[in-house]
Amino acid sequence: MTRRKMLVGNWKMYKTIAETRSFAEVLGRNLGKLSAEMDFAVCPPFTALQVAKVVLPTQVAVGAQNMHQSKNGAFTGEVAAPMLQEIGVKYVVLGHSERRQMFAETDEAVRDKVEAAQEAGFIPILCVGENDAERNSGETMTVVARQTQIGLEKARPDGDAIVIAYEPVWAIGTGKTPSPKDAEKVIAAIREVVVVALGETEAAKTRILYGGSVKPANIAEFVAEKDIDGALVGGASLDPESFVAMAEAMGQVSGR
Ligand SMILES: O=C[C@H](O)COP(=O)(O)O
Repeated sequence: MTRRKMLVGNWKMYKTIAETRSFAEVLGRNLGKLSAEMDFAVCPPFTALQVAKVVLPTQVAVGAQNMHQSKNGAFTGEVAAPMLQEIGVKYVVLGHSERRQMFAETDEAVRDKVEAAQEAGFIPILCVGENDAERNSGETMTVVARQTQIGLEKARPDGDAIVIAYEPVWAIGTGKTPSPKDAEKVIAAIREVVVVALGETEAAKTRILYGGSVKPANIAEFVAEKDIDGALVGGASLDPESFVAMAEAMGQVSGR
């Protein structure tokens, strides 16, 4: 089963509308470096989504960084699926560890968001990953299996309708990473959980990304692993030259 490789930039709380325009301009001058065999996306803050959708080249899809599981309601500060549908986003990052840790998102809330996002026609990027304490106490597999299993409980049995991102919390924004072999082991274990949730055929289609301190210099070694289908990148995705460099490095990984 060949899965299209994928590079996703999560801009977190960075970039104004003007900065989004500048990013798109640079990207537009480098389009020849984006392989037609891969999928690309960036996930700007809500305020820049609409502009991103207009100014980014069509090869680069737009994703949101979160959404509420309800279609509307008295949820101050939240954004719902119909609002994102109007903009035309393709992906929604759900259950990012920063949302889980700082905004108290539970596995069950993330599960309901996955269901709502798929109902709205978006492809959720379901994030899972252990924190430092969990890693040190040998709980990595237990934690990612639980987050994946609950996250997929209400998901459609369709491997093309979901993307999973394995992001060890201790690797996010720290410059530290697991070895590609260790990331591969965890991602292969995640795929086994997907087999149980979605069935073997759909699990073989499901793309599972690695995220955490990915940059142009290390991306190729991660995506060269059999089960790692791309990267979810924070810091290094903010600079368009760096985004393009990662796209090029991924494109050069052969034998997939
Ligand atoms: O969503 C992206 C991740 O949190 C990774 O962030 P980072 O590439 O800055 O470590």
